[in-house]
Amino acid sequence: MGVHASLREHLAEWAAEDAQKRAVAETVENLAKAGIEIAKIIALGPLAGDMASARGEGGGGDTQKELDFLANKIVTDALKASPVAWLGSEEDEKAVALNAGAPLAVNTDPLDGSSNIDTNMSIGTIFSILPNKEQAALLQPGRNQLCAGYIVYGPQTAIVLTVGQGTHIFWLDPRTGEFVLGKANVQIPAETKEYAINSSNFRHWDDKMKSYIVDCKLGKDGPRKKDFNMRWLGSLVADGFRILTRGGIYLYPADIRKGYTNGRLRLLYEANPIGMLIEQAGGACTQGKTRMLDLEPISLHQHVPLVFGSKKEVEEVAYYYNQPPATGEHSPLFSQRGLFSSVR
Ligand SMILES: O=P(O)(O)OC[C@H]1O[C@](O)(COP(=O)(O)O)[C@@H](O)[C@@H]1O
Ligand SMILES: [Mg+2]
Ligand SMILES: [Mg+2]
Repeated sequence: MGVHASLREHLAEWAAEDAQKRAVAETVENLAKAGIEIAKIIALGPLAGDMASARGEGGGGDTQKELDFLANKIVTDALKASPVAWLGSEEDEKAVALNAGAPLAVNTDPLDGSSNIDTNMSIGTIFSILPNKEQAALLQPGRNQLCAGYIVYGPQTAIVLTVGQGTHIFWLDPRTGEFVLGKANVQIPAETKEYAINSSNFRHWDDKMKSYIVDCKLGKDGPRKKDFNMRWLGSLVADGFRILTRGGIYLYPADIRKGYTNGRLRLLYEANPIGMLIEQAGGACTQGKTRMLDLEPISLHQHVPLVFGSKKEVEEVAYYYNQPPATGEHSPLFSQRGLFSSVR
C-alpha cells in the first residue's frame, strides 16, 4: 500500500473494497474531525474557559477536569456517528453501547495528559479500534487491534496512526482543515541514551527498577558505559511522540503506592494503542518483561506497568527484571555501583 499525501486518501486506498476496513477508515475520519474540534478549544487556552478545573471523578477513578469531560463528549458523538457498537472510555465507568450490530469497538482516552491542560504543553486523544465481538468486545488483547492511533495537540496538531502496515504521522494543516502526511513509516532507532520516567517515585519502585535507573544515572562510570539524558513531559502522547521521532524509552513501572501496584497507565486505552504504534515503528512495548499486546485484559480500566520505546533498551529493562533479587550491599539503595555490574 502506498502512503498518500492526505489522511483521507491514505485510508481510502487501504480500505478499498473491504467492508471492515471501510468501517475503520470512516471511524478514523470521524475521530480526526473530533480532534480538530478539540484542537480548536485547546488553542483558545483560558479564552475557552477554565478547562483545567476539576469536575469530580472520571470513570477510571482519576480526577475529571472540564476538558476531559468536553473531549469525551466530542469523541463519543464522533463514535456515535461511526460504525461502532461499543465504546470504552477513560471517562465512563462502564462500557457504552452505541450502534447495535456495528462491526467495531473502540477504547479511548479522550484527553491524555490532563495535568498539562493549563500548562500550554502537548496533550492528546488516544484510540484503539477492535473488531466487535458478541461478548466483551472491548476486553480483547492488543494484538487484535485493527487500528491504533492518537491525535496530539501541541505546537502542531498531528495524528499518529497505524492500521498494521507501519506507523505514519499526518499533520493538521489549519489552513485547509486536512491532515496531510508528515512522516511515513516511522522507524524508532533500536538504541538510545534517553529515558523518560517520573523519578520522584524512585523510593516506591522495586529494586529491579531502581537498579535500572541507578545504572542509567551512573552513565559512563557505571555498567551501561554511556551517559544518558532524561525527559519527562507528563503526557504519554508527548513523550511517545518524542520517542517516535528520535528514540528513547518510557517507563511507568508498578510501585508500592496505593492504586499504583499495577502502574498508573491503563491497558486498553493507553498501553495497547501505544504498543501497536511503537511495534509498527520497529520499537517494543512490554509490561517490563512480557509483550504488552499479548496481555489478556480483565477489566475496562485495568492498570498495567508500561515500558516502551527503542527495542534494545526495552530488552535491557527485561534483562534487569530477569536478574535474581538484590540483597544487602548490592542493593542500589546502599551502593553507588550498578547493581548488576558484577553479572555482566
Ligand atoms: O503525573 P505522573 O504520575 O507523572 O503521570 C503521568 C502520566 O499520566 C498520564 O497523564 C495519564 O493520562 P491521563 O491524563 O489521561 O489520566 C500520562 O499521560 C502520563 O504519562
Ligand atoms: Mg491518559
Ligand atoms: Mg485521560
